[in-house]
Amino acid sequence: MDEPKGPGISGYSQAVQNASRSLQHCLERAQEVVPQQQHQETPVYLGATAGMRLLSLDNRHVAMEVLSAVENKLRSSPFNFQGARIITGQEEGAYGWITINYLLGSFKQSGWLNFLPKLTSIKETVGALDLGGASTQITFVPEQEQSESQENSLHFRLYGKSYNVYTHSFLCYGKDQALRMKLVRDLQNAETGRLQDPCFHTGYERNVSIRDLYASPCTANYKQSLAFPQLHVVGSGDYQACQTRIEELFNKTSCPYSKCSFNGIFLPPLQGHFGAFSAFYFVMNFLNLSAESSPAPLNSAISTMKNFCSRPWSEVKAAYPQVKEKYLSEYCFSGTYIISLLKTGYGFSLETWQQIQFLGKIGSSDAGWTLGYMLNLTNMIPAEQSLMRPLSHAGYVGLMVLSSLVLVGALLLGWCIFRKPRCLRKGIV
Ligand SMILES: Nc1ncnc2c1ncn2[C@@H]1O[C@H](COP(=O)(O)OP(=O)(O)OP(=O)(O)O)[C@@H](O)[C@H]1O
Repeated sequence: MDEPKGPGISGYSQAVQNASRSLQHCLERAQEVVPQQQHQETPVYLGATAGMRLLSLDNRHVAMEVLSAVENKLRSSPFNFQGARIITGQEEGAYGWITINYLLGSFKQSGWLNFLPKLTSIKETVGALDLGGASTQITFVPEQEQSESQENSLHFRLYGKSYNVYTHSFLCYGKDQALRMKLVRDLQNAETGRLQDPCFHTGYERNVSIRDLYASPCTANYKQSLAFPQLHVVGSGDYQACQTRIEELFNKTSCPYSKCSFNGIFLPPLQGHFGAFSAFYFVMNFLNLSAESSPAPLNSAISTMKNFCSRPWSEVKAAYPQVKEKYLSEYCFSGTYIISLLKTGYGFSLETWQQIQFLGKIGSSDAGWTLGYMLNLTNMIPAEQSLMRPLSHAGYVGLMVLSSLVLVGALLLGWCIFRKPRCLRKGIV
């Protein structure tokens, strides 16, 4: 883990250097994958998400510095750089929804079925659940077309069909920021710098800098002066207790709409199937709860978590020597957080949980917002469905046979008229 740097500009120079280094790595990889003669014509777009939205809230100047460092790097690459920007939470939700529905073929099929209204098996779009480190998004087409909250409502016209989409991005509810928020809440009642934490395995210990903990807009409001500079976290591995602490992050006390998720945010009744990706998938896949053919029911997901959280750290570490320690030590927290967010936060029930599919890839493409962003910027999804669809093989053969028959008929007719006037007299026509 990087040492905390605080919000000072000099403190962020390390972050700029790190961003620059990972970008260099990405560019080198892209140059290997894209054939050299296509480098110049290959457009490159950069979209930054919630981590940068938070940095921008904390220190806009530094966020702009990071973006411009990234821009300079991309401009000097052999690719056709088109610009870098921080995308909004709403865009992140929308592009994730576009990506998975594009890859699943939901848009084209429903557009095509517009011309065949008698077919009843119209494939609906799939909702998108995205969990990042700093934010989480929920996006789907609700049953009710009219939305109670305009700021959560988007309208798309894709392949000739209109979609009224609900979306919300919860800043600070990505898994890394959620863990920070939980720790600062736990700290409020702490008298010493030692914190017993049920979301970590027994035998696990971690030191967290108090300064680092508060150096985020997600936790800044809870800032208090403490006598100790470090928090010493000691795991106690208890799913139930961990869940109780996590659920305090979801404020369900007031709702100005007919229905809310949490923190007074409108949420229409959940509708249809959902694809859950990014950290939803990374975590559930590690826990063997993401099987694509039959995702584990909510009750078995809870028992898996109870069992996993109660395992001593030494045993977990020995069982998964290949997994990064940062991820491994946090799977108990992350899995419990995912169940709480979906169940308590969004209101998935035992039944609707079964409608969630945890997705890493669809075909060979990553499920995530990036493909949707690129499809949008390159205008690759038309608003209108082309009325002339390419013919299927059977249609093509049928059309050829029909035109041959018409041609033969016309020749016969011509032959009758010009060469055999008796045909006409006998009424062959
Ligand atoms: N194998 C893994 N196991 C557990 N966590 C992982 C794994 N790989 C990545 N992560 C974490 O999952 C989270 C999601 O990563 P992702 O890159 O999708 O989102 P992000 O860029 O942090 O999103 P945002 O900025 O919108 O919150 C990050 O916290 C990342 O560290």
